Amino acid sequence: MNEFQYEKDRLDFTKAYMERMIAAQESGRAFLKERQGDTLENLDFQDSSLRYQEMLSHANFMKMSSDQLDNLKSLRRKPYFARIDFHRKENPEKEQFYIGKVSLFDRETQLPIILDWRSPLANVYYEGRLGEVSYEALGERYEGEVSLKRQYQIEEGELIDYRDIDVTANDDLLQDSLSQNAGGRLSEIVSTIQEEQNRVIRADLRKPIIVQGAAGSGKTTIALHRISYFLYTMKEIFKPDEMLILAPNRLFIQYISEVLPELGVQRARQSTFQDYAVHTAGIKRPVITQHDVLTQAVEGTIGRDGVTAARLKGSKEFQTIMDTYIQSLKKQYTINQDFMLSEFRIKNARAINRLFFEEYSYFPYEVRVKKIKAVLQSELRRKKKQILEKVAAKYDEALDKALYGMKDPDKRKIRVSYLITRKEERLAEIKKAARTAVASFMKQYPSFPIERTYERLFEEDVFLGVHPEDTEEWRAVRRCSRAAFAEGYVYSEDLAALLYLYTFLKGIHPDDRAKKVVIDEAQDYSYFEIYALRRACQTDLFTIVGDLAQGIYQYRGLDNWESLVEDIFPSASYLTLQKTYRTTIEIMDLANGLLTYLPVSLPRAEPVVRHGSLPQFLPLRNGWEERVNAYCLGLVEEGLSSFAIITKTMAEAEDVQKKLEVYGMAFKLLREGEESLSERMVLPAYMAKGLEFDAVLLYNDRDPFKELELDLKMLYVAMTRPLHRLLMIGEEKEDFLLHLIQSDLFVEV
Ligand SMILES: Nc1ncnc2c1ncn2[C@@H]1O[C@H](COP(=O)(O)OP(=O)(O)OP(=O)(O)O)[C@@H](O)[C@H]1O
Repeated sequence: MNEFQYEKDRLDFTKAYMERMIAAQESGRAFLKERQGDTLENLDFQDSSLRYQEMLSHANFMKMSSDQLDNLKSLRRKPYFARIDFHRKENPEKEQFYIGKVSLFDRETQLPIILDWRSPLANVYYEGRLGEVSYEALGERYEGEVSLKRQYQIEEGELIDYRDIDVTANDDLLQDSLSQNAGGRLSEIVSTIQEEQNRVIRADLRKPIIVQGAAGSGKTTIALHRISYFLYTMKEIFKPDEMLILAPNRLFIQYISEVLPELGVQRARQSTFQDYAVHTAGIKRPVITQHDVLTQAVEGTIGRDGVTAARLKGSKEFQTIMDTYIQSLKKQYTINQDFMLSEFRIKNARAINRLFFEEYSYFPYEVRVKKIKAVLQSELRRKKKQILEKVAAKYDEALDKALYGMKDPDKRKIRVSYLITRKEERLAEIKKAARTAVASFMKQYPSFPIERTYERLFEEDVFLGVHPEDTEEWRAVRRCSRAAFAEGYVYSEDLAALLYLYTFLKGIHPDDRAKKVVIDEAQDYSYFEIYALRRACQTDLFTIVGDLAQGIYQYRGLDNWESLVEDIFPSASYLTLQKTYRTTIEIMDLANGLLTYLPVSLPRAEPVVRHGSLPQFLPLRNGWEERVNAYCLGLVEEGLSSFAIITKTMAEAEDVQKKLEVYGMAFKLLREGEESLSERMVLPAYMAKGLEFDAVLLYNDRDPFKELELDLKMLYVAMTRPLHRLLMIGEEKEDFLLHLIQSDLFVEV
């Protein structure tokens, strides 16, 4: 039998097996549904818990089978994408393994019909060349030889072609996948994961990792695949909703949302840092976003104080100031009075302080206070009885003395009646005092509402109390912060400190404490934001991906990764992704031209071999709208569908959107907070971060990009968004800094 027929038969067998499984599952589900109906009908309100449990376990079973069923159904059109032939050392024969998105086992033999891409053995496919290999599974090392690696082109369940490969790089499958259109959403890439990417996905899961990757190197994609791999490998320990993905904005969350179910991680939580901090720390005041500050920085309308405040509030120095401030708050929890019930001591102040400062030192302050309250309540309960008995005994003794010791009957009567009344009064007094003793004692403890407490730090006396060296910079921070607080706002740069304060004072609710955190576009985070997140979540399991060349919040973001490794994640692995997959060689060469002018020295991104047309420059002259229209129509004819007009500022975006609308071209203007993507958008560069489009039209008509760090980075971000085409529309070529770039890397049209 020829090889193609063999593979075709294998695919037919797999499909037939899957259909049988699906049918079995479906009839199983129908049967279960019926049974559950039965159970529900027969379930009366006071029925035995056994029945109830039976119903619950049916529901669980149904849920599992529905997940399995969905997986199976989604595999129908492409059950697997690759095969390896592996000869394990101790086995007499070599085996064939077909690798797909999820595994499928033969029910009788338990042998894999399809091997999950995340399984240890599948790593052999991504990692090595043909020949001797080894892999680890469940702590054991296996050795053997890979004699074949085969990729399949399967469309709608039909085998079109297959190809044997050695290294996974530059393979046809990758080329095919890259030449496809964006469609405006991120997609899964399990069949074409490259070696350097695979290393990131499978890097030690028990350690944090920091990845510096060029624009389009797959950082976002790879970070999500790593979560999928993490959940697969650690499914016994971690649940999807314990994962937290932090994205730069809500639009971006929308952009990645479609790929999550494909990777089986749809239940991972997704948020922006701002939303997470506001929700977790219960911040009520409106937030002046980092976009607002950036817009002011881009438009040059921000005062110097604003930039200084944004920078310093993200610094390690500010974290130290917050630490000292928090320590000073802690001191206010020292108690000077003993806990008394009437004149009886229940617990002395020293013992209570020891609980707070020593035994409960691992807990947030307010949690410690609650725990102390519980201790006092229980001690009071215990001792109250003894005290009442003691008081009663004292009066009883006095009564005895009066009854048997006093001779004068009148005096005795007065004395006895006095003692009886007094005894009752005293007991009643003590009982009454016991009811409020704990509550009134606890009033000694201070209460620190988060926002107000933070605000107090910026009052001169308080600030100088924790940071005596007063400089003009810190005075600027205080001025700027007080001005915002006076108007009822906080800056997004305050959120790290607020979250930090909340962590120490109140403690993060377990539901908000993610066990694994993925930070995308991490270069835009400040040192303190990442530090505060690490403290809030109390985990080291961070996957941090970013590109310093795209750090457009450079006045407050990170300008190196070393500080994170040194101070926050000492056990982190640092990895880089150099190859870029998104765009063509021609576009990447142009964008790379800008990197030379950046103050950070970063390696140039290496585009994988995919050519396209040269980036074009269109002068902004009469009739440009018509030419843009013709350009877009041309792209549509070529089959491209997602276009973005990227500007420097929001004002410019609004303007060009109107101009084109008048001309009859509909582009949707993307505003801050916008959540829905569309095929044709106008947006400023800072909002385009992380996104990609088939074609990008860079537009500039008022404020040219200058040879400044911020402008260079924004331009770099904008130029690296397209998959296929880049057109720059402006008054002069210089407006896009093209005079800095080799002239044969673009054409004027
Ligand atoms: N191995 C791969 N196979 C196929 N496509 C890939 C591969 N790696 C990355 N891509 C594609 O390259 C594009 C860029 O990926 P992604 O957006 O994850 O990169 P990024 O590094 O986060 O980019 P940026 O920093 O510019 O936002 C996506 O379209 C992604 O599907």
